[in-house]
Amino acid sequence: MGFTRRRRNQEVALERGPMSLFTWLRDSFLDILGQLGLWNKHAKIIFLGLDNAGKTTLLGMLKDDRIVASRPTLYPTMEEISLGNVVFRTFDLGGHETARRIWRDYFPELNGIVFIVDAADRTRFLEAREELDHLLEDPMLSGVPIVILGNKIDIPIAAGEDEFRRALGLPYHVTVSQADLQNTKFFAGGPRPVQVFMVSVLKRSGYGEAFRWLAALIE
Ligand SMILES: Nc1nc2c(ncn2[C@@H]2O[C@H](COP(=O)(O)OP(=O)(O)OP(=O)(O)O)[C@@H](O)[C@H]2O)c(=O)[nH]1
Ligand SMILES: [Mg+2]
Repeated sequence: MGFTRRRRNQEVALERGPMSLFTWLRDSFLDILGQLGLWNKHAKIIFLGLDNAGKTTLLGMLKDDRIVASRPTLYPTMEEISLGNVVFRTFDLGGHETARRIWRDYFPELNGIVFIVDAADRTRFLEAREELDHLLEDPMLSGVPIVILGNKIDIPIAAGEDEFRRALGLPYHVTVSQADLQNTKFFAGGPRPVQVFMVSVLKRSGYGEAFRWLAALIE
């Protein structure tokens, strides 16, 4: 079901009263989880990234189909929503040592990391890469799938995928495609579950595919 239709159904539900509103809420989150491939999953997923990458905006898109008028999230930086049995939490990286300690406490039960980068801000690619490298090197995270979103591709000057991958140190051969996931050999000690997706959260494009990739790795 499209976002517009969902909005119309929300209006109808509001007119019809509490029971109908309840039904709409239930159907609505099942609908969003369905689009993300997560409707039947139990999962904890965290969104990490530098400030201004688009974490809060993405969380808002999952919560509702509106664009949250977001302002920088204030320290300590953590936001959370639950849809069905899936919990999404955001944490900011970069310069927030305490925030890093907080989200590390969350590691043991983690099913996936969504690492968001502003693909239009080349001045911060190096900083983003350093944060990503910390994640990739962390022994506690060795089995946790990592989705890297190159966000804001609606901005004309944004990096294309080849440039983005080079800047982040993620050539094609180190990442795992949806097709690779279908290959059973992958599960027998194959490459690390990391993949890059170029997206525009603002235009609602690209991240559905990214979540479906992640969902394929969650029991
Ligand atoms: N053009 C464009 N702007 C975006 C996109 N996604 C987010 N933004 C904008 O980028 C800015 C930062 O987005 P946030 O969602 O607040 O970023 P954040 O990662 O939560 O940042 P902090 O809370 O500061 O750590 C906002 O002005 C968003 O509207 C996108 O896909 N395209
Ligand atoms: Mg934020």
